[in-house]
Amino acid sequence: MALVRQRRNLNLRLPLPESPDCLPRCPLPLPPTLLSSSTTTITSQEVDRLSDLEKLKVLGHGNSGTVYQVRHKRTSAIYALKVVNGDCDTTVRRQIFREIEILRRTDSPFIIRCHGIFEKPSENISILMEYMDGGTLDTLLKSHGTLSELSLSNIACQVLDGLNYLHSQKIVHRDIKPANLLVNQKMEVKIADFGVSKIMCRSLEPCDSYVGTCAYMSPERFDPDTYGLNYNGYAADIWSLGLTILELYLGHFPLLSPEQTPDWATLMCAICFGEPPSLPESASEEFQSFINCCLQKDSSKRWTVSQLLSHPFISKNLKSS
Ligand SMILES: Nc1ncnc2c1ncn2[C@@H]1O[C@H](COP(=O)(O)OP(=O)(O)OP(=O)(O)O)[C@@H](O)[C@H]1O
Repeated sequence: MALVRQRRNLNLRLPLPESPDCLPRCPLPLPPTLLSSSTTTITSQEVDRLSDLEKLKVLGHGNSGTVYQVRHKRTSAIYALKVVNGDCDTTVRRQIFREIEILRRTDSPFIIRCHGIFEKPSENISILMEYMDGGTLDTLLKSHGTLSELSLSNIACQVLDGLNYLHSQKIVHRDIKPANLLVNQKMEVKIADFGVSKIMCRSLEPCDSYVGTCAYMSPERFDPDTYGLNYNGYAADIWSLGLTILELYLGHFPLLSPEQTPDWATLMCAICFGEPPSLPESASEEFQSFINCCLQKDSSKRWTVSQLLSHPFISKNLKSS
């Protein structure tokens, strides 16, 4: 059990490459305020100053900063506020600018909503987001245990809707995993954490850098020659979704047995040389097929978002709701 817990806490995120050779082929323009000397950006009508917010508690810590639950003093509305230290290193800075750029572009009920960005030169950067009172799917798994097929069909459908939106905007998330999917009491699921995402400039542009959490990376990200015919990055999000849903059903990271150490080399071997993980026979045929369609090692055989949205595991649930 301790091993399982340790595995769930895997921090196998690979840093963004530092070398200029590895920089995105289409570097994101910095958000205007981060280039200019202006002090504060407001995207919300409601909250126009950081001092209007009262910190209630810490919701969590990430690589880039701390997330607080905050209350708007005048309206009592509750938000989540991510605060990133202004002195952060170049990698973190690049991740946070990327996250801000994508949050500004996105507008979907399946993507975490940004209500404002506050920054001053050489001071902390704060991102005001909608508050998700259920935390992440990772914490939900730890507190409530594994999820039923029906719940997973519902979750998979919402994540697919979110990915459908992102992919239509030419955004590849590149770090789909339980810890990056936020949930609320209504069981609404929203995709968060765009620090390693990429905006594709051309539809078939390769997306080949080692960023994200390697445990959830698809085979073609390690070995594009074998598994990535026409590799364009979008299919990698589907692999990560398949692993995520499987983990939420099994209650542990699916690719390793409890005896294996979850280091980079072991994971890479399991992903590239092992059989793709599958469900036990007790799972329904539709569910088995859905996981199988997501976890095709050859990225050209893996189903796309729109195909998966019509898969019986998803559409059956949609009809009954
Ligand atoms: N909008 C939100 N609503 C509720 N809780 C949130 C929200 N955003 C983040 N959190 C909580 O704060 C934690 C830290 O989030 P954060 O995005 O900083 O870190 P992370 O997901 O580990 O990403 P990274 O390390 O890449 O920055 C999350 O794991 C989650 O528990």
